[in-house]
Amino acid sequence: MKTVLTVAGSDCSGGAGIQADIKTIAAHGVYAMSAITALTAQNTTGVRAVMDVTPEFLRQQLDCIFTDIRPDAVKIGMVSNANLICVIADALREYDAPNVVLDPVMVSTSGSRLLKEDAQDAMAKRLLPLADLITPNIPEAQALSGITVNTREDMERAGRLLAKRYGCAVLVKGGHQKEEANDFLFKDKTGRWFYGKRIDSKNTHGTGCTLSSAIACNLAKGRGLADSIEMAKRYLAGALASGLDLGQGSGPLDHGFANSQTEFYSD
Ligand SMILES: Nc1ncnc2c1ncn2[C@@H]1O[C@H](COP(=O)(O)OP(=O)(O)OP(=O)(O)O)[C@@H](O)[C@H]1O
Ligand SMILES: Cc1ncc(COP(=O)(O)O)c(N)n1
Repeated sequence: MKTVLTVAGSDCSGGAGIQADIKTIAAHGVYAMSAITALTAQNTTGVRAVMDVTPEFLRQQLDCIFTDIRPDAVKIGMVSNANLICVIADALREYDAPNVVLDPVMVSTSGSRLLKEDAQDAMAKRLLPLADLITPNIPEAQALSGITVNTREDMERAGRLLAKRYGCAVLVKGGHQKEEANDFLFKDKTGRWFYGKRIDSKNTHGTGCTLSSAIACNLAKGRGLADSIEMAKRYLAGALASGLDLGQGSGPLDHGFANSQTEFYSD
């Protein structure tokens, strides 16, 4: 069985972060492991509190994982402070982690900052250069590149600039566009668009977490990057289109929409 590690924050309401990642990884038939960077008290309406783990405790989690069950891919999500970022960077290097997919989570859908302002620099300097793929949304691409991103051409320019600056592949996600859900990949000096039909739903909590975890699963299975993104976008569209409607705000996706072996359980 292939294995994927998610290094991210816990979302107690289950829609984003570690919980979304583990549901996604399990739905892909891959063994999920987690190193938790922070506990958040949040739900579909917003984030109430964040409690970071200590750097020492994060390091212990990473050591336990890498010295025992080696991950075939690593997904990194919310990491809110510079000390934790440095711990992850050191461990990725020391253990020569494969297939690192980094979602540079900065602000939640509900508008709360999940990355401290002074930690953005540490993320850019220490973590981004270690990633194989980074998956910024439009505001994150703008913050990291310094380019104002409105149009498709802006997404292409930001992707190209970030790929050159950090030496990794870059997927600029277009979920924040009004009419489309198209994402732009720039890798090895070549750009490519992944087109997605926009699904009309307010329940988009955790789309970024889900997409990056699904990509990590596909890479862990040995698929190429473009294939991995294509399949992950299809999985995300299915989880969004299934129409789950929970909570009073921006609700979660149905990560198990494709589970078909119902002989093991019943409603
Ligand atoms: N309404 C939608 N219909 C179809 N695809 C969508 C929709 N919203 C987002 N996506 C897709 O979901 C993925 C995540 O994109 P998005 O830009 O929303 O990331 P994000 O802002 O990091 O997510 P999050 O809401 O978890 O922070 C992308 O592939 C995007 O194209
Ligand atoms: C622990 C954690 N990680 C990531 C997100 C971003 O997801 P979203 O933008 O959908 O709120 C979140 N809200 N919480």
